[in-house]
Amino acid sequence: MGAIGGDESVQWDKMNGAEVVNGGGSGAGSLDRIQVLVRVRPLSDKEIARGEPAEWECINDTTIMFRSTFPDRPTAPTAYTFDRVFHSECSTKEVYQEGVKEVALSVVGGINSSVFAYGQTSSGKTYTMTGVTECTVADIYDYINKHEERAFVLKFSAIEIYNEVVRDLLSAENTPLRLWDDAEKGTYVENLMEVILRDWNHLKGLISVCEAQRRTGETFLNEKSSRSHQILKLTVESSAREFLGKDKSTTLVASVNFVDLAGSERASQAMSAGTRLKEGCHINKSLLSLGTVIRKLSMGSNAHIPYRDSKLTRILQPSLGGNARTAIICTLSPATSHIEQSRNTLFFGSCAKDVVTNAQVNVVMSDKTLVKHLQKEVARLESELRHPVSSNSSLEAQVKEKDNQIRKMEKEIKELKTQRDLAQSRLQDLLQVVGDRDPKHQVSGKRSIRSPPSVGMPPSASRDDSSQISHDDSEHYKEVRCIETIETGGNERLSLSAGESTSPQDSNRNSSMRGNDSNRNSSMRGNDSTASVNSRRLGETPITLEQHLENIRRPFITKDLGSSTRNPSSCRVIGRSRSCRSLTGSTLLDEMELEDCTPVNRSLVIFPGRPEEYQRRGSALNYDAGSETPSRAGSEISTSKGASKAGDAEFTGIGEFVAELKEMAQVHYQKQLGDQSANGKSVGLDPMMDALQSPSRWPLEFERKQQEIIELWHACSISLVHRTYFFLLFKGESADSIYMEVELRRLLFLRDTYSRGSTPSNVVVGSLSSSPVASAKKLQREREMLARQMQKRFSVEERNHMYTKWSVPLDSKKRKLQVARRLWTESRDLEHVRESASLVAKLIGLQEPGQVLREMFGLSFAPQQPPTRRSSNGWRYGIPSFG
Ligand SMILES: Nc1ncnc2c1ncn2[C@@H]1O[C@H](COP(=O)(O)OP(=O)(O)OP(=O)(O)O)[C@@H](O)[C@H]1O
Repeated sequence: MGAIGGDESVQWDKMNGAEVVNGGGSGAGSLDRIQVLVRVRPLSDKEIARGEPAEWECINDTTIMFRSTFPDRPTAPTAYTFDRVFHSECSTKEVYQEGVKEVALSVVGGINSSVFAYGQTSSGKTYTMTGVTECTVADIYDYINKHEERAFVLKFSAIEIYNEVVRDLLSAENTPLRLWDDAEKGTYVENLMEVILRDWNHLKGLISVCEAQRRTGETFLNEKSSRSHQILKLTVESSAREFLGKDKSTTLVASVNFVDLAGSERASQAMSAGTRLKEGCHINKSLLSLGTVIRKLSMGSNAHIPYRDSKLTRILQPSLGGNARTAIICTLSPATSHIEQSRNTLFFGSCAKDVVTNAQVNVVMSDKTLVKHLQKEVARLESELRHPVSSNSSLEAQVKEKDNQIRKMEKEIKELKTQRDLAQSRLQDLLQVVGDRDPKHQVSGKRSIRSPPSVGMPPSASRDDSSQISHDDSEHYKEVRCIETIETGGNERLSLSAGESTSPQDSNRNSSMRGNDSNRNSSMRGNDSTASVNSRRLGETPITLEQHLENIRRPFITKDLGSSTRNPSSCRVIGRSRSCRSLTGSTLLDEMELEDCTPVNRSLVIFPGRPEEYQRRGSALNYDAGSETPSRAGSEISTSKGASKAGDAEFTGIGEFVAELKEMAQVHYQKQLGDQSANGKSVGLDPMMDALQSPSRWPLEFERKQQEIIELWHACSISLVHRTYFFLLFKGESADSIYMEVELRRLLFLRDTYSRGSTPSNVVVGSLSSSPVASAKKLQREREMLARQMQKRFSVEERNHMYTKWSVPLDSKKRKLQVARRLWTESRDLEHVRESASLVAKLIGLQEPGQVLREMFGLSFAPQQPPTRRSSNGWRYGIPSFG
């Protein structure tokens, strides 16, 4: 039908008696990216007088490139690509025609639109927006003139936001206006004057009133600098004349916003002082919020978007990721002195490019139609009230539906159980095969202490070939986990594969160390006579959670130092494995080792999987980073060389964490055993088996669990350091499933306990004996501690960067604490979680995440995999960068 300004991109359809429009390019209700345009202005007279060269060049219609003209400061050319870039010779008309028109004119078709200008002061925002507004309005009037079959009403309003105060630019009064939220209208400005336009000249007059009213001031960079954000809003309503006043009448209503933002530069750059400095702070607050909103939207996460942080973002919410088509014009000065600001502007533009909006045609029914519609609705509700039976029947339907759901779930449970049983029987077969084929598993004379095959491994695959040690060597080995001699040339480090003590003495020693646990363990890994039992068991029973945990422990069993380790007086210096050392540096652990060379103590203090009584005594994973216990010092793992001991001593040890996970798993296992004897059922392999046997399902499952765990951490006020360790350690390998499951159960247990208002005093796991209030307090202390670390670890510049990143105003108080209080708070936003983990890791000096920790603690169920770092397939955003 008609076209706008000769442009055929907007087409009209007839629908239901009223006309609706599909905006060119993107249909109504479709997703659409923000159009980002860049405009470089010519060098100003001042810049030319200072002899500043132009550093930016538009190399084609979409790419702008930075080329330093300073030979002494050679910089690699950097190119930025946008939807359209305009060099300094381009006129505003071109900018409008080629970049803005399509978006702005959607308004005549009932689609909201917005055009922004963003850039530092004096970069040409006002210059560009004035021209763009004029061009748009001229085209709108042109369109109206060509479409006499429709009746148009144009309304105009204008506001400025100055120092976070909203003012009506059409009103002579200077009264601040309030913002209100309305379910239908969204955020709106109270008592804002809206003028119905007579014609184009009327509008021109109003725009000049706004110009006169708008706050300007002189800054170092711009003699007539706009000090406020200005939003001009033009609302276009249209209805088909033939239906005017009739029932069928529908109206298209949409608005176009012309937004001229205040300068985006830092206050210092504009050399502001006094009033200008105060303005700068407010301007920056609004722009900081705008930047944060754009950044979060650009990530596409369904995280909370902080629109409410500033008046600007509240008002512009529909234009930012909402029901509007949006174009942003980034304005640049090409001068050398503005390079940094120009880069910032382009960075903002780059983020904005990824923001998706969802513009829809806004059709409004006539009052009569609306009244009819409402009358029908009232009649329906009245009839429901008169015939309650029908509502009963809807309840019945709901009950039926629930019943069906329950039946479906029961069926699923049944299927899952069948799958589990199948998996168990397959595993039994596998183990049987291993027992039959491998003579080392046939116990006679020389006994193999090689570990049973790991779950999911082929029968022939051993955990580690070096773990096969003949019985003859047994006198020389004992359970000293993750310990090796320092600089022994590697020959002395012979890993045992299981927790066996191969001499009766050692067996006894271990038994006594293990307390209650020892009976079960010694029967599985004790002397020759029990080895046959062990071997037979492996062939006859499915691998249980407990056995699986045993498998985890195996890599830590290393060759002891022969008689020297059994004789404290002839103690040799013992260190950790290289991976251990790389993490711990010369810190608490080293001191421990030098001070206390008794092997039993060393193995107990340092490593996971140690006897329960010791775990409980020295349990650091009590979600209490603030409190310190003497026993804990020995189990801390400080994480970077040169890390302050005082600071590091406050952090939870990962060894403790793993130990406690295992402890929890033991509890779980025993519970299962109890269930088994009560129900006569076999002990299942739990989700571990699911993950290991159905790796294709694990990634999805992992994501689900990961989210659940993160939310539970939040709900239970779990230590941030613990969360960070966990986040970095478990990244989605199927082998992680056991830890994820244990963590999940532990958290669910904790949450349930909290919700019942009781403390889990009768529970073995020491860390759970806390109350919600105590946990919250501890968390608070931990945040304070992290805030102190920011002072210690970061330079002023790094801290400022951090404040900006965490949206903490640079001029506010207690900034470090503000950042610390924001850490790990948005549990649904994985990007936020990743950033939080990254920052906490830096604060505690953790330099090598993930793999090193995993290797150190042997947290892998897949020993045949090379120890290369995984790609980020787990915690969705991968490992945070550490710097
Ligand atoms: N593309 C252009 N061509 C010619 N002159 C321009 C262009 N862009 C801007 N100017 C001139 O540069 C000066 C600063 O422009 P303008 O006031 O629009 O900047 P601004 O970004 O709105 O600054 P502020 O944020 O301080 O209000 C003005 O004198 C304007 O006429």
